Amino acid sequence: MKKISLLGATGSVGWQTYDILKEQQDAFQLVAFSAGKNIAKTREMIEALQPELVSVQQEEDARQLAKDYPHIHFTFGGKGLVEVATHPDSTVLVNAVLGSVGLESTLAAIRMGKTIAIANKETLVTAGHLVMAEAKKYNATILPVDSEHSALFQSMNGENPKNIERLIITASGGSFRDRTREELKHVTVADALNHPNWSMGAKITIDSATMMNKGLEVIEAHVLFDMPYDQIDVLLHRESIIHSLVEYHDTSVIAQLGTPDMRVPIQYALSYPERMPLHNGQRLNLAQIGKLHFQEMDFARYPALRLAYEAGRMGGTVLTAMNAANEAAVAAFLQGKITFLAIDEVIERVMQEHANIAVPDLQTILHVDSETRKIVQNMIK
Ligand SMILES: NC(=O)C1=CN([C@@H]2O[C@H](COP(=O)(O)OP(=O)(O)OC[C@H]3O[C@@H](n4cnc5c(N)ncnc54)[C@H](OP(=O)(O)O)[C@@H]3O)[C@@H](O)[C@H]2O)C=CC1
Ligand SMILES: CC(=O)[C@@H](O)[C@H](O)COP(=O)(O)O
Ligand SMILES: [Mn+2]
Repeated sequence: MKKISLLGATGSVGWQTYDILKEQQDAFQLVAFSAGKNIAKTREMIEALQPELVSVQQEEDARQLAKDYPHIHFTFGGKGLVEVATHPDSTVLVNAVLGSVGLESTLAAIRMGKTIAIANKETLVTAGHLVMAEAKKYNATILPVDSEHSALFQSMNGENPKNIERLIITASGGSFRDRTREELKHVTVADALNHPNWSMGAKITIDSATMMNKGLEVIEAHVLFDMPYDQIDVLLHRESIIHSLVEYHDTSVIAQLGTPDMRVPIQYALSYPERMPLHNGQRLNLAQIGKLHFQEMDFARYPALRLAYEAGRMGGTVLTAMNAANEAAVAAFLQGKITFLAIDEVIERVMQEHANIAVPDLQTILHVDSETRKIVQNMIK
């Protein structure tokens, strides 16, 4: 029986993790989880899985829940995320929280030598060097949950990393893949949230439309697999059936395929190195699909991807600045404060004005993150 802590339980990845945990109660036990502000889902998960510890974003919610469930310990805020991540009984942390707010709790769990199943890519982008160095020091295992990185991980299984020629990350193209940049001037939030293949949280769906999601994923692949940026490519693939590919020196290409269902990489990270049947999983029928499509990436159409490669190659605090600017700009777009095209503009301006620090420590990263959010607020006033 693996004992699990879960961050971001009420979100898209978190709720699909809950689905797996409910179905596989002989294999997994949820001991602690964190939610944000969705108290209805928090209550449902408490009642179904009876964890020992629950954290919510706001103190008032924690106080109310403690009255209703006196046998459970409730906590809140940033310290609550750390308490959930470091619960002494859990051996695996699933980090499905949104944004760089997940960084400190991830580091805390790593320092306990836990296995981290990580969906929270912003943590790897903002402080990848710290996360990987601490994982090595404390003998913690980092397992990818992001579908492309799970595909890369599975396609490298048993291979010597020295034989890898390049990683090829597939991209659906997002909600606006059939529109020119000119046609994006007046798109609405509802248009942008209409992803063609995946049902995901709002922020990542917007990232997918700007192609910043792929930019974050290129950096995530660099961090997780220690691969130079020149050996990481992005390939447009409309159907999201091939989740990513690894090319080897001998020209062989190994890929992982499947119907687009995030429960597959989540469950694989939970059951690793074993595999388990997926409850209600939809099998891939290639004959029925008939054709798969591929197209070269157009960096002029998707400047956010160019910016992410630039930040990745530069390294240092520009990664934190880029990530924080993106988080703040996407939030502003979702609130109707800026246009869709302004997201890229905000990120580019922040990066141009950023004074880079090459190898930042945690305090520096946290400082740059919060300062960048203030800079973006002033920019969009
Ligand atoms: N969705 C997907 O299919 C995929 C997502 N990812 C990555 O996984 C992560 C989560 O994405 P997704 O599930 O879509 O996001 P959602 O927005 O659906 O969920 C985010 C979760 O984090 C919680 N949360 C948000 N802000 C805070 C905060 N300040 N403090 C505490 N909790 C907070 C939310 O709580 P609440 O809702 O209760 O307020 C919710 O539980 C992201 O990094 C994303 O890039 C990667 C691959 C695929
Ligand atoms: C499911 C998942 O991992 C997402 O990151 C997904 O890849 C988004 O799709 P695109 O960014 O390719 O549109
Ligand atoms: Mn992905």
